[in-house]
Amino acid sequence: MDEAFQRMFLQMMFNQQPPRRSRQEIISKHKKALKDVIETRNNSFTFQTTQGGPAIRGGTRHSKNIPLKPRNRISINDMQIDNVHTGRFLLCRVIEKCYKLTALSTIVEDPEGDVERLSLYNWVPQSAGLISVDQASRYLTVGTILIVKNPFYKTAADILPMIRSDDPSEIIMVNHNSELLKDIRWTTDQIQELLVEPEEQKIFKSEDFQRRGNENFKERNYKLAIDEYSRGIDLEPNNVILLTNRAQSYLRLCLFAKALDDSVLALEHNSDHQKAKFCKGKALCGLKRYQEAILIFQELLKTDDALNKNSFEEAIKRARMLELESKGIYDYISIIEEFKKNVQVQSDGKWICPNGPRLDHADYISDKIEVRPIKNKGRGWVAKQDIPSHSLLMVSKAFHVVYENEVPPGLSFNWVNRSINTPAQSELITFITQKITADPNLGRELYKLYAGSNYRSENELEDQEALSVNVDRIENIVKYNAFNPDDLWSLSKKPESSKGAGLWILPSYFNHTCLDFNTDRIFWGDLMFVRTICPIKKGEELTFSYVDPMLAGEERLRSLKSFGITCQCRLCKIDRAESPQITQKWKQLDEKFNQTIKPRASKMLKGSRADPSLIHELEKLVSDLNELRYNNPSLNFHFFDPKSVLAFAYGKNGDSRKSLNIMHELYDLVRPYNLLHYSNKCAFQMAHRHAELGQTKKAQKWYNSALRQLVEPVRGKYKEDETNWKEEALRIAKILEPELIILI
Ligand SMILES: C[S@@+](CC[C@H](N)C(=O)[O-])C[C@H]1O[C@@H](n2cnc3c(N)ncnc32)[C@H](O)[C@@H]1O
Repeated sequence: MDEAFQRMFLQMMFNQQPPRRSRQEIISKHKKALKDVIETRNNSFTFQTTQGGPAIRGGTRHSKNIPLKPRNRISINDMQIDNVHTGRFLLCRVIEKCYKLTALSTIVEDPEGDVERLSLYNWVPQSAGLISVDQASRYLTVGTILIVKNPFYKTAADILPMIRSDDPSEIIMVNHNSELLKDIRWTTDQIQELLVEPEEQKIFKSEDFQRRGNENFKERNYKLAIDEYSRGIDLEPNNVILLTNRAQSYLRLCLFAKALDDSVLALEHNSDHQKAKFCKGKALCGLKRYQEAILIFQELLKTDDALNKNSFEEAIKRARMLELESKGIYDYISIIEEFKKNVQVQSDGKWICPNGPRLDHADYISDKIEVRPIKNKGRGWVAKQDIPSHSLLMVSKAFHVVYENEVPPGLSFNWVNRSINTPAQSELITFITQKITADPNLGRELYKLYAGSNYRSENELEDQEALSVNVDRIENIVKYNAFNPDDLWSLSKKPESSKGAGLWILPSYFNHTCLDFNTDRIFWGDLMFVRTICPIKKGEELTFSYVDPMLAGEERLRSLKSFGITCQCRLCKIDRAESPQITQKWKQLDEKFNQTIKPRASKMLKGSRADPSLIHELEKLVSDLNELRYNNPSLNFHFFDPKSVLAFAYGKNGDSRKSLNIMHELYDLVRPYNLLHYSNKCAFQMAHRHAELGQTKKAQKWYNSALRQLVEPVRGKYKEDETNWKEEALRIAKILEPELIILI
């Protein structure tokens, strides 16, 4: 540490460059790091920094089509510290085993015999966990020859130099018999202590790559499997098995266009290959070409393959269902049931279903809306015509989603944005980077999303930009567009609010407002359903709230700031103008409720009666809270939690009437703002209290209203004359909120 500190001091004071280290020094430090990693694998907290230094700013860095000509090659010795060598490439080979902390780190040498450490970010997702040195070394085996495009030679956190790459598409693995290496002589080949292990040099046959690909496929490591099959395909481009296996791996990663390319190629070489045909059908389904897919599955059904008959029939059924869904026709009950089953987690935190709550259903977009420019907000969704309340606007499947239980704890710091990414966000960035690397065409839609003020929001990007992997842009897109997949509006919220992160492309064009929003979003696993919640006029902008409107003013404003939003809604204007004394008081009362009253209240919920002193404290708190919104009583809905606890406490002690009054008051506060999540809870409580008071008709009225408010945001509005609505609503409600339904 002292040594690192000294170096940092010298560098800061005298702008001294980190010293070039000898080959031996670099290798022995790496070996020590390997040893440390092996010994400390039980330390699971990670802290990573991303996008250090000037590497990423501006678009100039992305000269992807660097001609691999000798004049563009740069040697390690010629690299300048803290410089991105744009338009150049480093030819090097891996000479040491890899380890992975946040990046994949190894040592490379160039033909001149100079060595340096190489850190590859976004190669291995954190969910791969604390992988061993042997596992890490499978990504880059010793002896692998690499091209690193636009190498960034930088001072690392330990103030020593390293070559860093954030973008997997800038690394090319070169086959040993490549033309490119024809005139290259490796200086160290003449030296006795050759570092390349013979075992690694041996593997050049396509069968070896097939075997290694299959092993990775079995372990669900599809990215590695694809890399291995690709190296085999480089050697044997017509190998149908390799092509089909790679197609299958692409399917697992939802890279449907790539899967289609491979299966079509495989079928060109062997037009009867069943597995290739099946992959082609699945890929077509993923690309929403359902009729073509159905024809393929029907053709397969005609063959006498009794073993796979069921799979073919199932595939036809599924393709038909997806086709209906793409027209906006969904079987909500079966989707919710599927979700409920898949979302279960085992004691070790892993999903019961290997895919977790990621559901295989089709996207839908209403033709009544379009993206238009919106004053002071960039772009946003607008109604092209009048739209009734509770209409389905879109169903969007996540581009990618990472759930909280899938990543180890940790943080990552973005030096350019000066912001902290949560573990799920960092993981999302890595996965998206990998997806775009594997299929650059996916960038066309993704890169149109808002990426902060450094990037222009364009509806069409030049191919050069659209098809490149720009990790900084991806990171910014995640910053401004990521959703928490189980945020406030998920009716099936887990008990503790979770911190996942996901990207949904089309819903990312909805702008925010804290109050008076006119749409609502609901997540079923990785599917987001967006509906109108009131009648919409032609030309009206469609919005939802990015944050929980119930959050206290200061916290809400801070959260919106992270999106770069100064919200102009009524609530924000009032909160921004609030005096520091009121803000302080609010904070104190909030703390009091959360720290001293809430724990006692949750005990009360389990017990038979509420402690009178608790009721007294709650009454005092509620009266103090009401004071805070003295000038704007209609915005008192913020204090929903303490008020509903008080209502519940009255109810526990048999004071149904007092309880009912508070619930009515709360209902009247939340209903005008379409805070459905809260209003349906009030309505159920009111039904319950009226029933206690023997007011059967009123109880029934509130019960029906609560049912509708719970279920209609999910499945759409029931028609006036729909007589059996209640039967279906109850079925859905029992899956959604079993505790509430039992009450009545
Ligand atoms: C998820 S994007 C929404 C779509 C974005 N307007 C676009 O053009 O792509 C989020 C960004 O939109 C802008 N935005 C959203 N709601 C806004 C609001 N109420 N006021 C101002 N800007 C807003 C902010 O720049 C924010 O970072």
